[in-house]
Amino acid sequence: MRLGGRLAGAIEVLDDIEARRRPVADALKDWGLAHRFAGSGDRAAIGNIVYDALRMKLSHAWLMDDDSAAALGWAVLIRQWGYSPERLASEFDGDNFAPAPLTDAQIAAITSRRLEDAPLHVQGDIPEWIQASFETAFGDNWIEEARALAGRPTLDLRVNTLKANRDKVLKALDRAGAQAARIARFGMRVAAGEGASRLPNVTAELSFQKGWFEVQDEGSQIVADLVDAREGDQVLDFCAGGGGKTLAMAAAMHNKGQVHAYDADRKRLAPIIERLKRAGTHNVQVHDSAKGLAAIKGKLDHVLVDAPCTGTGTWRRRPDTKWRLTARNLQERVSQQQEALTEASAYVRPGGELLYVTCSLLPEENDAQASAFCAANPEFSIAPALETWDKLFAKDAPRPLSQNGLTVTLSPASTDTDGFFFCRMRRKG
Ligand SMILES: C[S@@+](CC[C@H](N)C(=O)[O-])C[C@H]1O[C@@H](n2cnc3c(N)ncnc32)[C@H](O)[C@@H]1O
Repeated sequence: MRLGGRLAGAIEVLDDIEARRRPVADALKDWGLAHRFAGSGDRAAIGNIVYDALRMKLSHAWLMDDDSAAALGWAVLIRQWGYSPERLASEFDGDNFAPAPLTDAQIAAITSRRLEDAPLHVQGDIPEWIQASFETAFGDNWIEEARALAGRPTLDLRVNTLKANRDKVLKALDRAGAQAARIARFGMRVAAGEGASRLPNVTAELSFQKGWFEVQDEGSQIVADLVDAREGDQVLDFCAGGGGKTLAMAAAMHNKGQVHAYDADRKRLAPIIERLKRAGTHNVQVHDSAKGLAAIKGKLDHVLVDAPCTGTGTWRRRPDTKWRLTARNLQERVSQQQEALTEASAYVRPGGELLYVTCSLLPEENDAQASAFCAANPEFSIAPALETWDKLFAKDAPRPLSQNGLTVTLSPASTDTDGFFFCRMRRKG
């Protein structure tokens, strides 16, 4: 397919997402099934246009003075992929599969409108109702933080130190272009790429099958590291999901001590068994029922609550969720977080720690949630997480945002990772 056909395909997918309010991955998959002649390069290019369009949906629509799927698709090629309207017109000339040309009104808009004149939430490409939360979280810097969430994400990997070291894996992944990460001690990164370029399929590599590394955002690796679990410790990962942080903590503990992995949702927990096997992890007990945790109540050194959240910190990877999020979703998540924190806190031993993590950047889910928990449970108090950061990570590495050195917030703009919040709450001895 030529670029014209790819743009037309992306416009169809964007129309489908809008009309049927469906997840982007489902819409792309269906398009691929209905257009079997499209090769993997075509599908990747169409996916890139669709994701880029969704990341910057509001600013594209504003600059085109048109929020149709076609206008968004054209805006991606002009604003993000570096084509001029003239070059696209000559490239699409005689291409029967290209979409209808830009209208005079669209050309006039894209060449004359300036983003500085747009409303602030449009400049930041976030829903208007979230603006106040971003202002609270980031002060004057909120537009820069919001814009960084509209960029393309990198592909991040974590070396499984139970089976390999970073040099060995970097060598094995030479052709994927992986480099050592800037912050995470065992992290590696493949750059995001531009235009139609594809990220390598690293899970097809033999070194992945052998369990030498995991795919995990650098931010997720960092918060698992900040738990600071040591050899011999007793740990509970209370919202373990597919086990991303369980695996990282088990490796940091050199397979010694015990990590109990629990999740209220059995389906989410299921992939952990295969992942633990591949990683060669021997110090994890998986629990699919809270009953199995009765014997460890009040006994654990570290209890991690990687809480269900709005996922605002992962908008680069899942930009469709940015536009689907509602104030009601946020309220529901806040209640679930309170519940999970209260339930999980019962497993912390006197003198032990409750670690609260979200992949959100909204203060309602982060600092406000941690403060409210400590106010209602005075046997817990917030301990400085920035001290652990300084102990673990290089001095010249990017630094996170922090409220008085106590809690830590990672974000694409500050740490060049997904957005994460980390808070350490210590129980009185
Ligand atoms: C952010 S995800 C966890 C991701 C996982 N830790 C990882 O690193 O891959 C949040 C998880 O919390 C679980 N969850 C929500 N409420 C819970 C509760 N009250 N008790 C235990 N798990 C809960 C959800 O099923 C979901 O899998």
